[in-house]
Amino acid sequence: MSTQHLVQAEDIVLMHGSHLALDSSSFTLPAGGVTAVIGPNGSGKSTLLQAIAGILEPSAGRIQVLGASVEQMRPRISYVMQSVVYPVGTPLTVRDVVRMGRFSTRGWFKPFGADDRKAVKDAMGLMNIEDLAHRHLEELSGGQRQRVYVAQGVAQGHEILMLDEPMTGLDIVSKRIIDDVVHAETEHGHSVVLTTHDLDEAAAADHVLLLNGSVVASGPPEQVLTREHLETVYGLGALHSPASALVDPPHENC
Ligand SMILES: Nc1ncnc2c1ncn2[C@@H]1O[C@H](COP(=O)(O)OP(=O)(O)OP(=O)(O)O)[C@@H](O)[C@H]1O
Repeated sequence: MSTQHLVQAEDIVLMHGSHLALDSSSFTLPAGGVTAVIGPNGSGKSTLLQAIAGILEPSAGRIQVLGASVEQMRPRISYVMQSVVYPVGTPLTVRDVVRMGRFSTRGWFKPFGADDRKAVKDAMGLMNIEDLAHRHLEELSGGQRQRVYVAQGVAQGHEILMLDEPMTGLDIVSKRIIDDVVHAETEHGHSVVLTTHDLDEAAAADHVLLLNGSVVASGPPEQVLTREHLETVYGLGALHSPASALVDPPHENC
């Protein structure tokens, strides 16, 4: 019996206009658990998430999500961007922003039901932002705002949660909260794909995809986070990383 992949990409090329963001790449990501997408700045991580979420169409190649086309799967994916831009002066409260997540689930024109109110309340509880419910988004710190965006993604209740750098710039408490939420999602059988610059976070994932303008490696952390791969992608600086994640390739004679 063949395993169903969360993502199956065949020779995909991703462009922003005439700018090549990800050169021809083929890889699979497993369904369930956490996949960490890593790589240097500009290596194509956010672009790849956009393609999986159906926001950016590949210029070549094919992406399938859970065996279906991206268009078919788009309503089943929650996607939380690195930074969300709302027009300056938009008087959105934290609760409004989290509620907006439900529109993608139930459509824009149906009135809110009890299930929507529960999803919003639960997501705000999980992200520990109930106290901020009536604050305006623009009054919040960067870390507080980040928690609101993740709550919006969780409120959607979809089986695939994609988070672009959810931990960047967060204090240890906020990181812990997001980490707990990510693992709660996987316990419900959902799949989480997140981008990160933290090799320790990547080492804690179930699967790692290493990018550098194309896919360099894809597999379990111990196969991807090797000195060889990291030196190739990051240069010698990787050796001075405090990450406990670095793995030496096995010696042939031991
Ligand atoms: N809207 C855009 N228009 C043109 N080029 C873009 C656009 N967005 C990204 N790029 C380019 O595509 C490449 C990949 O960018 P991407 O944002 O996917 O990288 P990243 O790995 O997520 O980087 P970071 O770690 O800095 O967030 C980069 O060279 C970037 O300059």
